[in-house]
Amino acid sequence: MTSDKRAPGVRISDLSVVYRTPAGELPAVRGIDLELVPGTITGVVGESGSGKSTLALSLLNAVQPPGRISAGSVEIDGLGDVVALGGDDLRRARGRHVGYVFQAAQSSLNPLKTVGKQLLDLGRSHDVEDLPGLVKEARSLLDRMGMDGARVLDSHQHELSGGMRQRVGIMLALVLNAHLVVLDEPTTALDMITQATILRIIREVHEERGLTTLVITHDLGVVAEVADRLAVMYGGRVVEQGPTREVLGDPRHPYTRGLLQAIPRLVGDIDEARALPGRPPTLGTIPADGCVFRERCAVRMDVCETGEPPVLTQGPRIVACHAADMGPEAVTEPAKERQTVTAGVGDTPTTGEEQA
Ligand SMILES: Nc1ncnc2c1ncn2[C@@H]1O[C@H](COP(=O)(O)OP(=O)(O)OP(=O)(O)O)[C@@H](O)[C@H]1O
Repeated sequence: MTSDKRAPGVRISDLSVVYRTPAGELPAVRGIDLELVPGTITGVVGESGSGKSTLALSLLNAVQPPGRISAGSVEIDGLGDVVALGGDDLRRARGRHVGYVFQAAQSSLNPLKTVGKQLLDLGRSHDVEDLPGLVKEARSLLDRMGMDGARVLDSHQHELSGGMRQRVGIMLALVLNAHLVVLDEPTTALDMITQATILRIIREVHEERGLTTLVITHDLGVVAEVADRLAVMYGGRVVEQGPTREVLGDPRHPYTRGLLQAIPRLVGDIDEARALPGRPPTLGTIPADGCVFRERCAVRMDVCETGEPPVLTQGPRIVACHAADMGPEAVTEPAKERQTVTAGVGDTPTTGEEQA
């Protein structure tokens, strides 16, 4: 973590984003509260379709039709609520204040122009007066990331490997000197060694430049490697968040537990790896009421069908789960097993199953 004062804080409050579909407007992201602490790297992790990219786009008020931010605010220090920004203010904010590496960094470069030409386009669109200075900065960032900067600037996309394109994407996000940087799947499709190199670079540049960084990924290994704090998304909701080490070391939401148990290299023994049963919901199948995770939950109770999970603040951690409200065993053992174990214990909280 850095104490650099330029790193902005970000407060996402009660954010909801809907997409228009034949079945009406459906929420892809709902009621999200998340704070990006200045100078930290926050990881957002979740399966495909959980709403990660939609959340990331909201940070730039860049959700495109048929989507729209339907509620909430995104307060960025020095910028205000970006949800309320429009036109030129918004254009200036993107790039200058918020650097963004798109999920498809592999293909977001223009195949017809050299990287250097695209860099100049970026500079002009942000009214950069010192274009030679911008090129110098880009070159030194690329050199910094272990490449021959001058040569990369002279190259077209097809002349660069996947790992090099990812680094070019990171350079483009940093070169305008933004202090809030959003990286959407920065290491997808890279081999393990290149992935490790890129994560190390992200961490180093983050610290050197004093950034606030958001990393979006489906890979818990990536957040374990790079993030100070972690938010776990499922079905458009943040179900658990807190310091990465604490969340991964002692997961309190059944979904986080399931994700961890599905990864052999994090739990150690390959025999113990158990894939989460079922599939994540799509926009049309996310339950409108109750817990969005209940269909796949090992500790599901009756109350999860209809009751909005309580959002519990436990020290630096936040978890949204009915079972987590009932103590640690409730998240690890199915309600029926708990019933037999806890039968006769007077002060045991009543579960939904027991009421039934
Ligand atoms: N343009 C769109 N029109 C309709 N639905 C969309 C659109 N973009 C995203 N969605 C839906 O919104 C939900 C969230 O998508 P989003 O891309 O934010 O998830 P994600 O977690 O980033 O997944 P992935 O890692 O696969 O990109 C998904 O159900 C997706 O199908």
